[in-house]
Amino acid sequence: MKQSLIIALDFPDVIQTERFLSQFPSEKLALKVGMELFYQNGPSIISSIKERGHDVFLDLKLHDIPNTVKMAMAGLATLGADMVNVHAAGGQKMMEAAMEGLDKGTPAGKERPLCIAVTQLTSTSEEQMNKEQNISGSLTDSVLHYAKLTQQAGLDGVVCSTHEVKDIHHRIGRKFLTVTPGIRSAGGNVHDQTRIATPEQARSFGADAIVVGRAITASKDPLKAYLDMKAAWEGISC
Ligand SMILES: O=C(O)c1cc(=O)[nH]c(=O)n1[C@@H]1O[C@H](COP(=O)(O)O)[C@@H](O)[C@H]1O
Repeated sequence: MKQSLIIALDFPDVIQTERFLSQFPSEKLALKVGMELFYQNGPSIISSIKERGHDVFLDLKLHDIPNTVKMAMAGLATLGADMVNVHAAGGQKMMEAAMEGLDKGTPAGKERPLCIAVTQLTSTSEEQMNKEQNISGSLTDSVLHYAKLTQQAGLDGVVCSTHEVKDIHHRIGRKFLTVTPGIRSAGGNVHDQTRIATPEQARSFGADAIVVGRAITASKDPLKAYLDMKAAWEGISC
């Protein structure tokens, strides 16, 4: 999943997902299954995507007491996803419990899925964070605080916006993964996101992976939108 453009499969059902994927005949893809698709279709969606040879980021953003997260992760570890996530706001003990659950649940001979933590959602602005979460100071400081906590808990990296990537790599190291949603082409519809960036900016800031949903899935020509985004991300001029 490293250095990937991860497509967010935010669809309600398997039929729409299959229709979308049928437009990518020979590409091996990195795909994100989130709450919308998983909650309405169940765990079999993961194996059916894996059977097609794609990588899967299972994005359920676990956030609960440590024991519940541990047991849930032990179950998720059996599904074959390549990466899963939690909310860093659940705390260091919760994140350690997530790792314990993943280690416990990963079948013998298989690799443990990567585990990353959401810092501040890319839809959150600094003003909103200050007012609604009652966290004072800058949004970057909050993201860095959560990133440090995530590292201390032994996770593989974080979900953040591209704007915090340089600081995270500087403070924590280049090997700590930064997975960045909120990606839009220049002038594209921002929707509900706040901390957005283009794929070119994500590359220049050193993001390890980008997550792209509606800029591809809601496009009239998803394959073209994907290829254009991928070229911009990889720094290839079309
Ligand atoms: O964990 C995530 O993937 C995530 C974290 C975050 O801070 N912001 C964020 O947008 N996401 C996910 O990334 C995707 C972004 O979708 P678009 O805004 O359509 O590109 C959605 O599936 C979100 O659930």
